Amino acid sequence: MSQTTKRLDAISWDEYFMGVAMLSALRSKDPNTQVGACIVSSDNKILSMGYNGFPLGCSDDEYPWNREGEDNKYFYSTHSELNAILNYRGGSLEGAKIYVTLFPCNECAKAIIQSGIKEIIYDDDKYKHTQTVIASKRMLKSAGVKTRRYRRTGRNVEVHM
Ligand SMILES: Nc1nc(=O)n([C@H]2C[C@H](O)[C@@H](COP(=O)(O)O)O2)cc1CO
Ligand SMILES: [Zn+2]
Repeated sequence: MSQTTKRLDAISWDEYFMGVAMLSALRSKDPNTQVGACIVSSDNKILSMGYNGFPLGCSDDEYPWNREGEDNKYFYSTHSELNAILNYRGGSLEGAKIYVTLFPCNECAKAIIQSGIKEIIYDDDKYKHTQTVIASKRMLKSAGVKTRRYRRTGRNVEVHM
């Protein structure tokens, strides 16, 4: 007989959106750090996604992925948060939230603030001691953008592809 009451173990909104950000990060070709972002409206609709990579037309096979040296990836890679903002073609992001697997840098913080995003939900904060993240947090605080760390639930989600 089929069950007549609702499932109780559906994933939560936070698990859903951070899950989408984590899945997006899997698209990144960066050998060292893969970051994913998912922008969500105030009524929980996904508006955009992004991951870190080189701009359109700049081949992953031709541009450098090394971190050091005169020519390196930092000149070319677009951060996941900026990609998610730029990927959105629907109009305003005023009042939206962004789920991101790594705390945004100062440059992305500027774009987040100026686009009208009002809340950041982040997972990792491995660069918290760097000046870019310290500057980022300073601006976000001044601009009234809320930040909260994603609380990991320990749930394992398996997807067979
Ligand atoms: N919030 C972020 N979003 C991002 O998309 N990134 C990207 C830029 C690089 O491609 C990579 C960082 O490389 P690494 O310095 O850990 O080898 O992650 C980095 C940060 C850190 O602030
Ligand atoms: Zn950034």
